[in-house]
Amino acid sequence: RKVSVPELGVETSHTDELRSLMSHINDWGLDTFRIEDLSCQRPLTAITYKIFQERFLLRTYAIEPHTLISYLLTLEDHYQQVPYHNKAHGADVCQSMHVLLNASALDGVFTDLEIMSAIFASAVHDVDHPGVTNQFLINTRNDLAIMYNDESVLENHHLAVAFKLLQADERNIFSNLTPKQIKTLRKMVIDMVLATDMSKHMQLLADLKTMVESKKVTGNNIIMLESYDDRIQVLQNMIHCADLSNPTKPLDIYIKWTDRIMEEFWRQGDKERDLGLEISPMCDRHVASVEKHQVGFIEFIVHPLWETWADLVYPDASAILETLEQNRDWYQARLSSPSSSSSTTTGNLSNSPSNIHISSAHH
Ligand SMILES: COc1ccc(C2=NN(C(C)C)C(=O)[C@@H]3CC=CC[C@H]23)cc1C#CC(=O)NCc1ccccc1
Ligand SMILES: [Mg+2]
Ligand SMILES: [Zn+2]
Repeated sequence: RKVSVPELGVETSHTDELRSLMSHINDWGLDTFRIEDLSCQRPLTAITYKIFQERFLLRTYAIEPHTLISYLLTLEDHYQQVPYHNKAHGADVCQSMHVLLNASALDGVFTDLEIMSAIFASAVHDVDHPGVTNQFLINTRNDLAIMYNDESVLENHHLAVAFKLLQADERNIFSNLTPKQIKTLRKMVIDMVLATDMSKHMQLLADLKTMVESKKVTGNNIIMLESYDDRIQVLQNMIHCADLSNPTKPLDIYIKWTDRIMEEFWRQGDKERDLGLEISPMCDRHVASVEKHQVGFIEFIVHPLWETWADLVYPDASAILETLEQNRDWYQARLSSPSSSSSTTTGNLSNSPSNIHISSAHH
């Protein structure tokens, strides 16, 4: 039974504009916010559908277009309306992962199944995120923390929701995979999404550094990955890089992501204040320490990871690392220049970060 689907996977009156934006699906810095608007609030469906087509995954795995659309629309509807960890973030990490997979140092390294697993894992990696941290769920004895015994609570939940949605026949995009392929895909998706738990960051980075030191490449500088452990380690670091890619994007896009995560952190802080709990770091909206934290986030977490990734795939991620360092310098400059100190110390400025950024726009 032929079921027709819209050309771009979503119903929109901005078809021409959306089509032309989608032609940049392979570019770093694609404006996910514009795609959110042009796709009529369906960025995750539009972006993931385009990537599956771009990589011929529907043909390779005999996936019906309407089944893929049905899964993606339902997945997208299960992302919560929270400031940061919403469907736009899922779409952004998915598209970032797609670009990272195109590194020439990884040319021909991963199989179609591994690539589909990576794209799928990225699209689902934060589904049904409640906009609070694992620690908050543990501290408030949330049902999710009880369910997952305080271990990677959110990440386990994202995985369970993603796979549950596959159980309906009209959404089962993997119905034509062999049992062995499904087993392999499921294991890789679980390993990748669990790796997005920030509590695994230091171990992931340490292992990546070890791999870079002992990097083996072919004649034309293609990385050689023999074991499953090596292959999944690279994919885990890749989804982790995609999840921490906001500071490596064009500054105007990066600032929008920062505004969103801050609002999400501050709403958690509001809940902690109301519950009489200690307010978590970065979560107190009455403490305007944006720049200091943002530089700390880049200095101690994002830059060390991206510097190591850029080593692994040298020279493919050099331009990305360059943008990250420019953005870090921009934030650093705001820390020292007199105008920013006035905006962060005077209480009268409302703490919304956009005000702070506007003041910098005068420079
Ligand atoms: C785009 O900015 C970000 C984007 C994401 C995150 C994440 N943080 N964490 C951990 C490190 C706390 C997560 O576990 C999240 C879940 C998984 C991956 C990373 C996520 C932090 C920032 C930031 C900042 C940052 O310091 N702004 C300055 C700031 C100042 C005051 C108030 C809030 C923020
Ligand atoms: Mg997450
Ligand atoms: Zn995420």
